[in-house]
Amino acid sequence: MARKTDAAAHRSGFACFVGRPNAGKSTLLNALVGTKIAITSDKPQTTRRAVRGIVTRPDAQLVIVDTPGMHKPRTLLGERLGDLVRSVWSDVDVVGFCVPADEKVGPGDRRIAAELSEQAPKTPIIGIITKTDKATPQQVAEQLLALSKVRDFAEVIPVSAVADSQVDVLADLLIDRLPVSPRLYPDAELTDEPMETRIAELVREASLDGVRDELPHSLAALVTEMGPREGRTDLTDIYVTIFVERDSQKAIVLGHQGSRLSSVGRRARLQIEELLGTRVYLNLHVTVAKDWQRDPRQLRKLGFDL
Ligand SMILES: Nc1nc2c(ncn2[C@@H]2O[C@H](COP(=O)(O)OP(=O)(O)OP(=O)(O)O)[C@@H](O)[C@H]2O)c(=O)[nH]1
Repeated sequence: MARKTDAAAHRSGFACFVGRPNAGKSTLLNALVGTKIAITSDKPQTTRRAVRGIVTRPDAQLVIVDTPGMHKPRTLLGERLGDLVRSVWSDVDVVGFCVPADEKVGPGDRRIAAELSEQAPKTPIIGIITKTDKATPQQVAEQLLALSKVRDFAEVIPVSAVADSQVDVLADLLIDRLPVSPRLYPDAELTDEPMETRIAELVREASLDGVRDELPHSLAALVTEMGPREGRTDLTDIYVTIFVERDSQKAIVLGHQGSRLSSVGRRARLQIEELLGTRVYLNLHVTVAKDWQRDPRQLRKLGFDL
């Protein structure tokens, strides 16, 4: 109640979204921030980093930490991501618990809820039904009921990031839970992710499109070199290495005579040009790093020293 009486105060703080892989967390973050920060895809476990999006309004600054989807760890990477997610939970002011409107609430959701209660017993949790554009109002109502049986929530809200429905209301609910505080970041900042990381993520996103089975999890991308072309301010040269775990995967990523890689490069380049505001020469190189997901040295090299 204190937050209502103190309406004039500026609030700043941290929020994160939890939920099964593919629940729509990254898309929701992008909708809230209003720009593309976390990459999204229809493959589960796309998110591997705690990317932050920053919503700055006259009355508040909401910093959203995007966490990987929770799943049973099968590799060293999986285990480290699990640890990362849990350390984020105890650090934020409010958690959004996401469940898609078009998938049954199940044991996976209950497991996350139980872990949340254990790791962050005092953090307020907002229940979020995502992707409401994919369900009927009746289904959404049933889903709200099913979700409220999973645990106690501070609030429960249905949203659609794609249809831009209730995203602003969700922002208000999250901001209501932040402490009174001045801004934590300068106004214009939308994320504190380094540019190289965002560029590598755009390349990884483009190369995920259309690949199947275990390949999405075997793909990683790293910017090895980046800078303005000599004597030019309107052209940036960027070299990115795409890592796969096996020769057979390299062949898939390259495609017939490199055709698939060229089209990945074209799509990624357009997005990178938009991000940097310059023209871009993008050089993609595919290399095999055997079983990198299980190798601590390789994980460190790829930036997963969590
Ligand atoms: N129709 C519809 N689709 C959505 C909505 N939000 C997300 N999606 C789709 O659901 C899929 C998964 O979305 P993500 O945002 O990547 O999900 P995530 O929870 O971040 O997934 P992980 O990174 O695997 O944890 C993508 O294909 C999105 O386009 C929505 O509001 N409506």
